[in-house]
Amino acid sequence: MQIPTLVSTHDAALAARLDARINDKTKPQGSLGALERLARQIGLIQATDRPTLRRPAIVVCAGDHGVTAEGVSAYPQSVTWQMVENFLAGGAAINVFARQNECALTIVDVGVNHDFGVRTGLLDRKIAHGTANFCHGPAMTAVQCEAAIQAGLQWAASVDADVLGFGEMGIGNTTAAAALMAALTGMAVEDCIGAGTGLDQQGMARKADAITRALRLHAQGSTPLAPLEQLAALGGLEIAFMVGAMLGAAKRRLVLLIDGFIVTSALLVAAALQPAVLDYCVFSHCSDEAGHGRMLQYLQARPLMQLDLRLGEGTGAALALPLLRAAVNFLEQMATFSSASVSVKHG
Ligand SMILES: Cc1cc2ncn([C@H]3O[C@H](COP(=O)(O)O)[C@@H](O)[C@H]3O)c2cc1C
Ligand SMILES: O=C(O)c1cccnc1
Repeated sequence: MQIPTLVSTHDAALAARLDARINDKTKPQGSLGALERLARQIGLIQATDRPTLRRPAIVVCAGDHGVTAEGVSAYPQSVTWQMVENFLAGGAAINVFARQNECALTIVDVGVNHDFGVRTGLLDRKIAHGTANFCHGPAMTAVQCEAAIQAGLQWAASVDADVLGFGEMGIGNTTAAAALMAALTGMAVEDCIGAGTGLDQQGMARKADAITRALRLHAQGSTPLAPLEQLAALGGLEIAFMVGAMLGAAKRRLVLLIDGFIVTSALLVAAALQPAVLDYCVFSHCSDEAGHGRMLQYLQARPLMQLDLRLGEGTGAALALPLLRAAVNFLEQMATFSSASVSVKHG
């Protein structure tokens, strides 16, 4: 499969120009903190010292998971398609926050276990009616996994956006995400799992056990599987689509706005394939899902917010948009020390 080669956004001369512009604004140096880092990063991504954000978009990728048969979610699998209907009707949390932030929203069916027919507002990229139970065999065939990545790559090649937020919907996908995390980072299963939609202690034990069995089933001796093999064995169709869309969007130098635990697990795969993808990522928040903090640490990522969210759908990404806008706006609109006749620092 053709995975795009990504280049780092690093450019010492441009970084120096951005820093000079940021430091010339009428504020003590560094006082806008994370917003200054954000302005600099968005400038480097867009390869300009005058970055803009005019066309925000969020994609919500939906798919079902065979591993739900192991009793790893507090909700039934049917909630996946029912929530897709809710997205189409405009009633989910992501609809509210996307509307509030004037952000375009695309809902993609990559593998929901339901037939929607042709529906306005739903992008049909269905590869299968959900993944297989990874406790018994690979979640996806190599062909399915590749098709989902390809669909993401292709979609991202033409999306009309300058910042692209990622969201997902798929009952059971915190289990797939935790399994991917354990496989790709080598961390203990207990450090990767969380309560998802609200598992009790027994449910958490079932989740840990299902992942432990799957890791054993899919391990090939002492040689670790390649990232794409891990993705096919343990991931999800919506996760594979996000991997493709992240790589495709970074290739076009869009800002990638990362949401919670499941979206970050897709990024783990994308970064294992093309580490430079991380230069393009803004991490909207640290989710309340237990493993997310460790996942972010592994990626050396600094999330913008900690709101105790544990929803997904791209809600954290939507909520972070005002901060991204504030970053480009202060850089564009604030006066400089000379233009506003404000005295500079002593010495
Ligand atoms: C009503 C409802 C709306 C949601 N929106 C996102 N999720 C979130 O919960 C699911 C993952 O949790 P688990 O692995 O425990 O099943 C995903 O669909 C995720 O997007 C939802 C879950 C529910 C129940
Ligand atoms: O962090 C997330 O994205 C998340 C956490 C729990 C359930 N669904 C999503």
